[in-house]
Amino acid sequence: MATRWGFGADLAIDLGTATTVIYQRGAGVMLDEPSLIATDPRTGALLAVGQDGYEMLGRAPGQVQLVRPLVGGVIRDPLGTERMVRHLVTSLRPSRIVRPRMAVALPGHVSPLERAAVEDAVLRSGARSVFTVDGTLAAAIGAEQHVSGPAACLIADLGAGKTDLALISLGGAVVARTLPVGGDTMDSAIVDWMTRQHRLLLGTRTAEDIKVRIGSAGARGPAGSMRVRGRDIDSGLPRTVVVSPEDVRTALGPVVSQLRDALVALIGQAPPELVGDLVNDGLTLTGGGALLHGLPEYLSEALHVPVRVAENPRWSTALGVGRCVEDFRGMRSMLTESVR
Ligand SMILES: Nc1ncnc2c1ncn2[C@@H]1O[C@H](COP(=O)(O)OP(=O)(O)OP(=O)(O)O)[C@@H](O)[C@H]1O
Repeated sequence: MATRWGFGADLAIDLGTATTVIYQRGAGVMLDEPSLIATDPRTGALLAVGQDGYEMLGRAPGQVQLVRPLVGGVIRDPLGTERMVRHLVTSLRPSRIVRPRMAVALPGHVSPLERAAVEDAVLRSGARSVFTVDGTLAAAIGAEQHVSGPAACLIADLGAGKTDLALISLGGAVVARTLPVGGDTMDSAIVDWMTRQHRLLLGTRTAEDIKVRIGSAGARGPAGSMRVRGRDIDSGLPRTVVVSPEDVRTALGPVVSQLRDALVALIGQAPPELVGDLVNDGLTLTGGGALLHGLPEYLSEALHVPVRVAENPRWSTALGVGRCVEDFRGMRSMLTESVR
């Protein structure tokens, strides 16, 4: 995926809890890797980053420490984040002479300390200068929404560690909320449900696989059951269970309801003029969680507005930040430059 670098090879980064996506100015999305690093706990040496680390998940021996440096969309391991970003950026083979400007999406709720941690990690990974963009605004731009006009744009960005909701008008969020609920919560709900119903312990990778293949919100889900292997809680031995889409829908029900209730509450806080716009313009879903089967139909029925999924929901934020790096001058009202 690497291309030749040179002047203008600026980067847009969506640093996510589960996935890091990097967009290169003039070239588009160049990298999409799990946000994961594997290190040797005895020496601290970096063993693997991204997909190579993901392959080790749940299978790594004691001498390999697997870390997701971000939790809930914010940095929990600053050094790990810096090493991960540096490795991923370097894998694009940037010029050693001209360091790129980098723009990175930030969740709306970050504290000054969390913001500084992101800016530091990106600066140390080789940036000449760092800009930040509000993540929900970026997701809306990447989903081809008109965020600068007076009409309301309601966005739900469903990530792995959190869900950002915002009602945007005139280039800013009029009301916004971050839920500490995302794809990871869905995976945990499946693990918990399997433990309770079948006394079978699953790894989170298997739970995610179940969610992606037969998970759904509401009645419109995929057909067909799935054979799932895990560890019997009583015997400690391997066991296989057949799981139906209805089972998974039941497991995911409370998480999906939480999302619906938060959207109802957010719309309830919005000015009536903007709420009126939603009858036509509706809700746009971005982030990997937007791909859950039946979610648009379920939310449309619950909220009485049309719901659409962005064309490429997993890349919406990176594409939105990418739009900013393509036109730093024209998009300057969306960008905040880090001053060090
Ligand atoms: N087809 C699918 N159905 C349901 N969930 C999916 C599907 N594909 C991906 N996901 C989920 O989307 C989540 C990852 O989405 P995304 O890459 O947008 O998150 P992130 O940006 O890393 O997280 P955050 O925004 O919380 O920092 C994971 O939980 C993944 O399981």
